[in-house]
Amino acid sequence: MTDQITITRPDDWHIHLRDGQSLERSVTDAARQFSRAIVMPNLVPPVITAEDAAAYEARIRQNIPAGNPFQPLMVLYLTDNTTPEMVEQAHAKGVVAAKLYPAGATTNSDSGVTDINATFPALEKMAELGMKMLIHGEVTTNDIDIFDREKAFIDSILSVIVDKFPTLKVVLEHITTSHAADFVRGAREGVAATITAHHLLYNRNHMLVGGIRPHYFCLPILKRNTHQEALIEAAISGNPRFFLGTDSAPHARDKKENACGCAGCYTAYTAIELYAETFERAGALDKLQAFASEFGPDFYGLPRNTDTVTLKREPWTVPQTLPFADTEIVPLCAGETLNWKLVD
Ligand SMILES: NC(=O)N[C@@H](CC(=O)O)C(=O)O
Ligand SMILES: [Zn+2]
Ligand SMILES: [Zn+2]
Repeated sequence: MTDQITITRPDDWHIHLRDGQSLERSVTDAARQFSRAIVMPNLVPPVITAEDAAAYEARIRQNIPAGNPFQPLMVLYLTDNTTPEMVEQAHAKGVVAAKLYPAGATTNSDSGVTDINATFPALEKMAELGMKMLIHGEVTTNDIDIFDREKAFIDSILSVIVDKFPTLKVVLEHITTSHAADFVRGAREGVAATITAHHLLYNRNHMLVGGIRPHYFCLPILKRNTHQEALIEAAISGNPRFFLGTDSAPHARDKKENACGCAGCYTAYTAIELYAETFERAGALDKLQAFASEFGPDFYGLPRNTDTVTLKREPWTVPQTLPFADTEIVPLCAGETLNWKLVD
């Protein structure tokens, strides 16, 4: 049995760091394990312009522990009013991607896109500049069941975008279904997906059997076990279209343990350990490095990291809560024992 693994330092290709006082916790946790992170722009108000992104990046940088080379990669939030000029300005300032949130699909998506056609001039410009398009892939119409929203989005919107902009690099974020894995596997070149640790570890039974567990509630929502199995298969397949994106999303404990609880799981504190856990269970620890540290930078056209992280087989218990701004947060797997521990 392997008792220690050393891999190229991973990057997180989808994380929520939030803002203000939240940054101390979220940035410290991310920077402890990841070298770079694609920082989601769904603040209130969202990151809509190049100036917003630059100002947000500066606030993040103030919270990076001294001497840590962590690099936030900034993302623009697409709205119905994002112009090609705004895309151009953001690209010139080093913004690497723009994010499509269908309006109302998830946390802080109220300013998101209401009409996909409105984004086409911006998408055209992104394709030209090599800026990536990141997508929360769910439709939002009330007649579509929440468990079917990812598939409906792929069929009605994603397939259209991918065909209409053949050179646009597209990431379908936090995939949750076999449909999504199949679509990405079979799509044209330049289409990829991120997979979270929680969608690899859990299915909807974990969230709903024996009581409702709000800390497993995220969007897109956990699906049935056959979908979980399809995601594990994709993650360990060695197919470079699938790579790590935690979607770690901090919500204060009282916002999760609530009659109308927020969507999002906090995994930044334990992220690489959770992925190691999943890969080991699937008998594929040898595939972790490529998924966590190689396929992401390759897709983004960035160099792979040159330093490493080491994980030891050393059972440890995840704390019940973590301090978070002036309140607390419940990390995923709180109170549970994990087998792998990141060596600091
Ligand atoms: N995943 C979630 O359930 N929540 C995310 C938003 C998102 O990534 O959809 C958040 O910002 O809290
Ligand atoms: Zn999302
Ligand atoms: Zn997210």
